[in-house]
Amino acid sequence: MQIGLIGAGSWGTALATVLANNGHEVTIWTRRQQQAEEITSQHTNRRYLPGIELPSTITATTNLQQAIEGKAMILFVIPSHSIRETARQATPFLSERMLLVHAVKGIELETHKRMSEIIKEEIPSALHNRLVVLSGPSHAEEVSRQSPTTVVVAADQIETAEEAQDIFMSPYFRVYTNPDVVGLELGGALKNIIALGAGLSDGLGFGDNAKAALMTRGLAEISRLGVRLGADPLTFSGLAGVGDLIVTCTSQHSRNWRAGNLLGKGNSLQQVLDEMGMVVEGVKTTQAAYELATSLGVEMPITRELYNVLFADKCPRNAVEDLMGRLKKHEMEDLAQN
Ligand SMILES: NC(=O)C1=CN([C@@H]2O[C@H](COP(=O)(O)OP(=O)(O)OC[C@H]3O[C@@H](n4cnc5c(N)ncnc54)[C@H](O)[C@@H]3O)[C@@H](O)[C@H]2O)C=CC1
Ligand SMILES: O=C(CO)COP(=O)(O)O
Repeated sequence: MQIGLIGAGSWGTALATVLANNGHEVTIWTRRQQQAEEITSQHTNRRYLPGIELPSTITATTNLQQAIEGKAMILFVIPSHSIRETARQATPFLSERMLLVHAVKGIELETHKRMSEIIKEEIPSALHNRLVVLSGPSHAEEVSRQSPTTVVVAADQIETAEEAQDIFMSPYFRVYTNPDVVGLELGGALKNIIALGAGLSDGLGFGDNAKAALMTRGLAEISRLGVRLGADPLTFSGLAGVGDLIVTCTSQHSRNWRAGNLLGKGNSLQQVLDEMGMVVEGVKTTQAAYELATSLGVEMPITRELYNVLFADKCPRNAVEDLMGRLKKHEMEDLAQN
């Protein structure tokens, strides 16, 4: 199968290796000519996946039309803030036969919309039921080394998700289907907030107890907002919920954890973002989720405190004190509200 892949960052390139190893021909679109030449001729993408040799069936182009036209599947893997603009630019080259997949984890800051909502606003309506979301615990660095990984795909019609399952599934890349598009997208986006918090906690020198608390109570508030927005609560017990939360809060590969860690060690947000050089989705998602939760009256105390640390200059230790000092609660009553 011929596949067009929009985005030559770490996750796009890692997914390209999965698809190429499954026998597909992948054309990656990138904005940078030098990177396109490196991928096509040297079979590397050193800035984003150092030390990985790419299959020779992966090529790259800066021509969006060339990356899309005539392909059976188009895969979007770019930062969430650029999905609307990129989907709009891609639209003239899409055709009704194509399968569209996105693997982007974020919420649009200006509208608080999920990625599939945005893509649907930009593409022709005939393609709406061809759109699939791919999410789950999957760091690019490990996938590109063929380390066993499990992900989930969801679509409005389960048959569409099953098409994507067949294309991606491999001996080291196991793909589940799930009908819950809303839950998959929110699980993937909101866990990045908690991973920033986990990194911050580690950076402040707190221990595993604090991180376990953040992850568990983080999952409670992810579910609370998710269910309020129409997700199935069970999805958050799955790979795209607790699975992705675990890997992002504990892995050395997580950019969100690393960014939080640098913040906890006293760096400013701008210093951290300059140092990362890759997208840290959790920063914008913290703002979007905070605004969304506030407008809907959904309680998200960890998200609120992170918002205050990131955007209102609150000292992280005061944020922790305020989290710990909240009113007493019954755990079961609290969880039953979700
Ligand atoms: N890296 C990972 O392990 C995983 C990442 N993701 C998600 O995949 C998405 C992409 O992340 P990564 O590939 O890791 O990011 P990255 O920072 O490694 O690469 C982003 C790529 O998008 C390009 N880009 C940036 N702004 C753009 C714009 N305005 N228009 C077009 N292209 C633009 C960059 O040049 C770069 O090629 C994010 O939503 C992330 O949360 C999901 C699962 C795993
Ligand atoms: O979503 C991811 C792993 O599943 C990647 O997380 P980071 O963006 O924090 O690296």
